[in-house]
Amino acid sequence: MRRVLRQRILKPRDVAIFSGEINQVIADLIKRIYILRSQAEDGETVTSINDLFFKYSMEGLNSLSRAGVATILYESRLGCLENSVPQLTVDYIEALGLMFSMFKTSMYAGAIPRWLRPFVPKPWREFCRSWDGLFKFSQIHVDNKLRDIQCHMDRGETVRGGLLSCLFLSQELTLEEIYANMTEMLLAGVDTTSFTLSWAVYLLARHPEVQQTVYREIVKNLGERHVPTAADVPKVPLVRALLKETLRLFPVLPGNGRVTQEDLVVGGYLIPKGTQLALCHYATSYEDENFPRAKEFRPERWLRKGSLDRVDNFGSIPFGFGVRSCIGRRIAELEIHLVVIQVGAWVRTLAFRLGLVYGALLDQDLGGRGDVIWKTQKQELHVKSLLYFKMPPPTQ
Ligand code: HEM
Repeated sequence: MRRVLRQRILKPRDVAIFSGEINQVIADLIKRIYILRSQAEDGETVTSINDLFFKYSMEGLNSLSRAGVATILYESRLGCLENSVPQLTVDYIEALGLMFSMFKTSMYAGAIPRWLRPFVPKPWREFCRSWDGLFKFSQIHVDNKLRDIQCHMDRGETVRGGLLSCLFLSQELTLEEIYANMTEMLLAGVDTTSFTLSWAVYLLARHPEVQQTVYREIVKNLGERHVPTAADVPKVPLVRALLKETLRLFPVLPGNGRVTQEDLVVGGYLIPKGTQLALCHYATSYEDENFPRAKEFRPERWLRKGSLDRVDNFGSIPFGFGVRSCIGRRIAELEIHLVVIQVGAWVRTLAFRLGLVYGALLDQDLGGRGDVIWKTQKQELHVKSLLYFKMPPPTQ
């Protein structure tokens, strides 16, 4: 899968072509925010921001997997951000929800020896049920698209498509492998992106001075109502820095693992071949040695001063590193950069002020370490759902 998709999505310039599709989803997201605000009791508070971003990421990613195939028969978006979400999409979101809600129980399923399963059947049963549901849905979705593609090919038409067409046309993967990879891509790409976006918004809300600086940079360099493309992203380095700093403070995946392929000596320690190594992102991200004043939110630490002064820092590698690093990194970055710029640019002077509903809950320190994050996940979700967008009325 990596080999097939390598040329399509591994570099920023490869994913630049998706800007148009992503911007359409952002336009829907902004519309949705206004609708939700108008329905709110106080006329301005939008709760469940993370849910909104989840739908944004899902819609965005889905449009990518079919980008370019839009010219083919019956192409339609998932409708995640519509007032009335289509049933098929509701089913899909539910299937994903089921998988995530069962994740904690089912993640132990693999550790239970086969002979023990009849005595402790629940984890394995639930594990299979959630994955079967997702695969089934993915299969229906993929089959529909592949039928469309096949129709075009049968008519001798050239098929130019997104990732799904690319996987199909390469003929390097079996159909089963395509189902599996599309399911994995959606699973790996939706909540990772939406949680990161939620944290970025949360951090901006807690640091209005940073918010203003980001806003000013967007307006100065791109204008107020500019719909950006990937080419505009380098013109707003603070937006890029914001994402890096957000992922440093709140890496979605708390850890990464590798098994050594040969004997290694690291820092004077011999690590034999075959050892399972775990890297804890929180430990390295919060190390003052790697990041001075590491606990502070300071996006400007990522700004480059001249081409020689690179600030790549291996203390924070939220997308992993090397041949098995995140394949969706450039897509996620583009989705996040474009939405941050758009929300900032679209809503004029005071508008990019994301407010916080202050309450006892917010006074508590959220903690930055992985274990705290896992333990307090429910509470954090609650905190995030209290974030709200403070925006002026839309201008015609
Ligand atoms: C902010 C968003 C995201 C973060 C922080 C993230 C993070 C990661 C990390 C840490 C890994 C493991 C890398 C390693 O072991 O070195 C990974 C793998 C992966 N990610 Fe992402 N990811 C994000 C978004 C996405 C998106 C949007 C997609 C799909 C379009 C995606 C698809 C994948 C896949 C397929 C793998 C497995 C790659 C392999 O094993 O070869 N991710 N991601």
